[in-house]
Amino acid sequence: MDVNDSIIHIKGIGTAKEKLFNILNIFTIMDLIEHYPITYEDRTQIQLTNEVVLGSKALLKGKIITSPEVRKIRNNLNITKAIAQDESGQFQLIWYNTPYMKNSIVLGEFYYFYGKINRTHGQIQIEMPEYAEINNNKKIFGIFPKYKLTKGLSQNDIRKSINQVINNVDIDDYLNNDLVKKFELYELKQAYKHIHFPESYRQLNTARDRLILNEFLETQLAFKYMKNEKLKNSNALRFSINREVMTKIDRLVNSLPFELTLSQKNVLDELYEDLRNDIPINRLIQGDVGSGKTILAVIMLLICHLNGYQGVIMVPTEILAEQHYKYIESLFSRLEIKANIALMTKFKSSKTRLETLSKVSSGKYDLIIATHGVIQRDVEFLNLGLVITDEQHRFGVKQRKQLTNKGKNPHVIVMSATPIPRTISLSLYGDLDISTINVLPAGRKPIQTYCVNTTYRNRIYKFIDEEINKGRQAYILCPSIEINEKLNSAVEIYESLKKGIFKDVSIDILHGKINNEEKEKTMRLFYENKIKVLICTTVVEVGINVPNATIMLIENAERFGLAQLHQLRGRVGRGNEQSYCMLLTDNKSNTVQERMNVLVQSTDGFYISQRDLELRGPGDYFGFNQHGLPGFKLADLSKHQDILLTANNIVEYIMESGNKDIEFKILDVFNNKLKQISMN
Ligand SMILES: Nc1ncnc2c1ncn2[C@@H]1O[C@H](COP(=O)(O)OP(=O)(O)OP(=O)(O)O)[C@@H](O)[C@H]1O
Repeated sequence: MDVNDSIIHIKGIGTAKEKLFNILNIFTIMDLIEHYPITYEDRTQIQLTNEVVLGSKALLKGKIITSPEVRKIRNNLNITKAIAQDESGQFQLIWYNTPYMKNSIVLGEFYYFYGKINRTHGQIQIEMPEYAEINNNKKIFGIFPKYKLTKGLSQNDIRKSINQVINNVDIDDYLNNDLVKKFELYELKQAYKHIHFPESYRQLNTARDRLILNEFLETQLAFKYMKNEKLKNSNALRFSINREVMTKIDRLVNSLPFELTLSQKNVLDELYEDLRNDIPINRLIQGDVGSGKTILAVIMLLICHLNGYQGVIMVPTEILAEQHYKYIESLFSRLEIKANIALMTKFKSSKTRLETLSKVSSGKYDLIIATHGVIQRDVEFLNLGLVITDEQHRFGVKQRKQLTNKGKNPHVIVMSATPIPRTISLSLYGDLDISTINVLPAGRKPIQTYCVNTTYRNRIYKFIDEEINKGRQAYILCPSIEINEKLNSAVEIYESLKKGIFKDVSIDILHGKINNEEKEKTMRLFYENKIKVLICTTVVEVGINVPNATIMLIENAERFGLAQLHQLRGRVGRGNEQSYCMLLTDNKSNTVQERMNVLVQSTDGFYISQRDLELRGPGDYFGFNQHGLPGFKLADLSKHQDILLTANNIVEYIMESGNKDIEFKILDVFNNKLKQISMN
C-alpha cells in the first residue's frame, strides 16, 4: 500500500463513504494517517460503582445478577435491561432496540462495560454501554482515540480504516537510523502507529513528539534552504559605506540629543556587515517599545539615499507616517541633507495622488514615507534600493513581498516592536536574519503599572491633574469611539471631562473617524505640549512618540490583549521622567486578573509576549494564515518550544553533514504540503 493511494483501496470504504472522508479533507492514505485524534478516551482504569462521576464516561467491571429482559414500549421501541454488580454496588444496563443483547449477556458472568453514567430513581445506569468479556477485553480497555467526524461517519469507521492501513503501508522515514538513534526518536512508522493506538501515555507522548518534530523540521529546513538559495542567487545591490557616507552618518548621529545605545550600535554593525560583504540585507530588527528603532531606519534610509537609490518605509497608520515624515525632514534639513521626501498617506484628491506617483516613478522623490497604499499596483519606483516595513505583523509577508517586488532585489528591513519570543521568530521569520535591540536607552525608569476598578476613577483624575501641573501630559485611552452601552467611549469621556475636572485644562480627542487635517492638528498640538490630556482610541497604539507624556490611563482594559496593552503602555515611559499606566477594569474574572497581573509585574515585552502566547495561544495573532506556512497539525509554538529547538539542531546537523538526500526528501514533503495549501 502506498501513502499516496486513494482511500478507496481500503476495505470497507466505498464511493459513498469515500465522499464522507473527503469532507474531512481525507483523500489519500497519508491524509487518513495524518487525521490525528483530537483527544483520547482514558479507559485504563476500572472504576467502582460508588465512585463514578455522573454525566461522565466510566469503565466498570460487573457480574450480571438479573437476566437481561426485553420489553416492548411501543411499535418502534424496545428496551433491554439487566443489572450488574461490583464490589461497591449495583448498576443498571440499558440498551434500546438491541434485543439480541438478551442472548449476548449471560447471567452470572463478568463483563466490562463502558459508557456515560446517569442516575434514575437513585439507580446508577449506563445507557447503550460498549461491553467486552473479561478474557477478551482488547476492544474496550486502553487509550482510545477520538477523531473529528462528519455526519454519517462514526469513530469506529475511522478507527477501523486507520487500523487497517497502519501496519500495511510503506512509510519512508526521511530521518535515517543514525539520526533516529542520535536524537532518541521513534521511527516515523512507529510514531504514526502509536499516535492512533497508544498502549500507554508514554508511548503516546513519544509518538506525538516525533510527529511535532517533523512539522518543525520541514519548515525550518525549508527556511534555511530558501535563505541559502537567496544568498547564492541574488546579487546584492551595492550600497557603499565609504568615508564620505560615514562622515554624513556621523554628523547625523552627533546631531542627536542622545548617544546611541550599545545595542543600537550593534544592530547597525550587523547591517553594515551585510553591506560590506555584499549580502542582500534581509533583516528583522526587533526591539521593545521605545527602544529606539526609528533612528536606525533613518540611518539606513540615509545610506540608501547617498548611494543614489530610492528608499521607502511603510508604516501601519497615517499618524505614524506623519510623525516619521516630520522627524526625518527636520533631521535632514538641519544637516542640509538634500533629499526629496514624500509622504504617501491618504491623498486629498486623485490628482495630487497621480502627481505624487509620477514623481516617485520618475525618481524625483528620493525617500517615501507611506502607509499600505504604497503597495498598490500603479505605484512604481525608478530605482528602489531599500524597503523598510514597520510593525510587520500588521502587514504580513505577502504585502512585504508586494512592496519588495517593486524594485530589483532591494535590501529589506522589517521592524517589529512586538517582541516575539525567539522560538516564534525562528518559525515565522526564518527567512530573515534577526537583529535585536535588547536594552532601553539609559535613564528610562520602568513604568509603574496599576490595575484598579472604577471606584478609583476620581483619584486617578486627580493624579493626572497633579502630573499636568508638573508639566507632563496624559493619554486616556478608550476601547470605543462612540457612546456604547457596555464600554466607556472616547466621546463620552471627553464630553464629561472637559466640562468636569479638566475644564481648565487643554484637552482634546483623537480617533479614527476624525478627518485627517484635524487629526494632524491635534497630534501636532499634543507633540508641542499644547494639549495636556488626549482622549483617544487605539489610533495611538503603535509608534507614537511624545516623550513628555507620562500617564496612560486605559479604560476597559479587559478588552485588550496583553501584547496590545504592552504596546499602548509603551506610549509613555519614553523620556526620563517617571511614567505611570493605570489599567481600569471592573471585570473580576480570574483570566482577566491574571492578564492584568502580568502587566503590573513586568515591563519586559519579551516576557509579556511569551505569557500572552501561553494564555491565549498563537492563534491568528501572528497572522499564521497570512504567512502561508503549511499549517501545523500538532505543533503548537506556545507549548513545544523545546521540540522546535531540537528541530533546529537536527536541521543544522543535516545541513552541516552535507547529506543532500535527507535534505531533499524533507523539502519534497514541505513542497507537497505547500502545493496542497495553494490548492485548497
Ligand atoms: N540611544 C538613545 N538614548 C536616548 N533616547 C533615545 C535613544 N534612541 C532613541 N531614543 C529616543 O527614544 C524614543 C523612542 O524611540 P523610537 O521612537 O525610535 O522607539 P521605537 O523603538 O520605534 O518604539 P515603538 O516601537 O514604541 O515605536 C524617541 O524619543 C527617541 O528619540
